[in-house]
Amino acid sequence: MATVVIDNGAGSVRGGWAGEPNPRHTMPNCTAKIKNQTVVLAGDETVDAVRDKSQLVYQRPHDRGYLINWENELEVWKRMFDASHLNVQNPQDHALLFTEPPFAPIMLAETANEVVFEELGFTACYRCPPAALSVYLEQVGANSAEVYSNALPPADAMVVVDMGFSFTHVFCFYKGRALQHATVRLNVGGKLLTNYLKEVLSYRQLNVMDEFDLVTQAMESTCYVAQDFKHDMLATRGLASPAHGPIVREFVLPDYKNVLQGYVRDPSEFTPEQRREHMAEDAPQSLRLESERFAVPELLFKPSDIGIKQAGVAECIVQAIHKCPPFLQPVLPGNVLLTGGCANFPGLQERLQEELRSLVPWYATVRVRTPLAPHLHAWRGGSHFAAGPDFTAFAVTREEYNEQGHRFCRERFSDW
Ligand SMILES: Nc1ncnc2c1ncn2[C@@H]1O[C@H](COP(=O)(O)OP(=O)(O)OP(=O)(O)O)[C@@H](O)[C@H]1O
Repeated sequence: MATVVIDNGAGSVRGGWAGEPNPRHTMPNCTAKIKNQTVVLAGDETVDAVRDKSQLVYQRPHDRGYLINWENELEVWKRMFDASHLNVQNPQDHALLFTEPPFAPIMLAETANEVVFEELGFTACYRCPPAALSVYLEQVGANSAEVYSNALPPADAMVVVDMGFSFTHVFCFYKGRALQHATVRLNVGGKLLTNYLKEVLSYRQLNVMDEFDLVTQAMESTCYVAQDFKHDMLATRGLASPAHGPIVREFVLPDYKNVLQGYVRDPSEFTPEQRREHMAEDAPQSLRLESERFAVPELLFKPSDIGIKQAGVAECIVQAIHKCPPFLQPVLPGNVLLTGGCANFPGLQERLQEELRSLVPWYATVRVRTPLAPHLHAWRGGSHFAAGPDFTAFAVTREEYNEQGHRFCRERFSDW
């Protein structure tokens, strides 16, 4: 019986089969309606249906990180399970592993059980937060060159920082199990960062408030984490020499006639001819990104910059470590793993390493690591987990659910 593995993120869904190295399909976890039309598009249909994304009105199944709209989610899953994707014709013939945010309210968890066992009818199911699957991947020795550029032997104590779409969570694990009371949540994720960039750009340059996808693309392709925020700020004003070449970047906006996709260019590398084209009246519109490039990801370190009364990610890691038993506290900073899409920001790992170093005792080793594809780490862990005997031991079967109900599921699924 093949097991379907779904990393059901608030931003995107990754789906595939247990035992495979990578998810087969990744699609936005949303539905959308084209303005003034009634057709509902789901998942990857929203990517290709119209060129101009500002014509779409999106609806997401997740709100503040939690899955609250199953009707909407099923539209996306239906797409993922259809013949052109995973081709899950009859869920009764399969087991399901999927991810959910940690500490979901009981009502939401019970709805998820009903949908999976009663509505879809999967034979067995297990669900847990993505970080637990990332740790599984570490424990089974996924330190292969495919996953890391700097492989290390698996360690017993580990901190996982999952930087996703809705939030950043810090988890502490010991021997593969989460110390759940030591979980810390930071209300900053990719969605907030994109929204912040959207506001800054709309205030300073061009109204892009309806262009979430374009601004996300601009953020992913230009933003980085500054190693020294003040220095980079001075460099944008020409008062210091930039550490890594010119800071200014231009994100050329699509006009859907000549330019179909937004792209980045470095104005300092313009040839005279390109400069002339750039000044021409009919040149495509572009967004100029300077301090925004590093001020946006800086919110992960200083959420108070926009009034979020929370500590930055480095302090959150220290807070989580302080909630662990004393014998683990000196070793946890030596094994910090960054996962989730926002862990792709260049410079993040180095900056976090520096900040953590200054926050933990001198005798503690500090080592922060990022897999080569941090956004795929959880799915890959899930694929390993679902293909092995551990899945059978942890999963709840449909019979067990029918006989013992939600309480049984709660006991099993809270053990990660
Ligand atoms: N190369 C990149 N640089 C910076 N940010 C990125 C990059 N790639 C993806 N992201 C951001 O990561 C976020 C999505 O991360 P991820 O896919 O881990 O979240 P998710 O699984 O959909 O949601 P969650 O884990 O919160 O439920 C998005 O906001 C996206 O903009």
